[in-house]
Amino acid sequence: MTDRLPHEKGFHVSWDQMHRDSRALAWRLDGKGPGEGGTWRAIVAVTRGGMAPAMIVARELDIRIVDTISVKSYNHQERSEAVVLKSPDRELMGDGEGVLIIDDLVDTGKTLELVRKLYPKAHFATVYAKPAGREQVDTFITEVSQDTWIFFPWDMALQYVEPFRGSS
Ligand SMILES: O=P(O)(O)OC[C@H]1O[C@H](OP(=O)(O)OP(=O)(O)O)[C@H](O)[C@@H]1O
Ligand SMILES: Nc1nc2[nH]cnc2c(=O)[nH]1
Ligand SMILES: [Mg+2]
Repeated sequence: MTDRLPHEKGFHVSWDQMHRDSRALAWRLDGKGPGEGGTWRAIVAVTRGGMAPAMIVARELDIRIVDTISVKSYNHQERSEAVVLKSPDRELMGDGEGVLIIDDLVDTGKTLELVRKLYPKAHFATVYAKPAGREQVDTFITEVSQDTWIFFPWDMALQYVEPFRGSS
């Protein structure tokens, strides 16, 4: 099944903003894990978009064990059924207790819904969240409206724009 999504607005995130928001996410998660002193056992990044914030959170919280889960659900702005292409280490994961699962954003929530079924005790965190997926995420930083498409720095490039008043 493939839906066409109406995105009226664009929310453009720079590398600097991504870094700041990912750090804010790390600080919010600090001390909230089930381990001694509120620590987390490991981080799992939802590839590919979750890898950048996961790296920043791992650095801030001094977490050295980082794995990935690959879930494919979009081709550009068109959504299709979510499928797991690669799973994290089975022994590491268990039911997910003490593991932070990090993604760049939650939109419809379908990606995290699938991951949550696999690891029900994990803690789910994203940098950005849209209302339809908010219930799937335990911790996030910034909410944007459902009709907004978030553009990440790795999807963009600096380019020339014409001056507002063209030269005569
Ligand atoms: O809440 P949902 O509606 O499921 O959408 C959110 C997911 O969509 C994007 O990933 P995408 O599948 O485009 O892959 P990518 O991370 O490799 O770009 C984004 O990085 C989230 O993982
Ligand atoms: N880059 C990007 N990927 C998405 N996947 C689902 N929603 C979005 C979005 O708003 N931006
Ligand atoms: Mg993704």
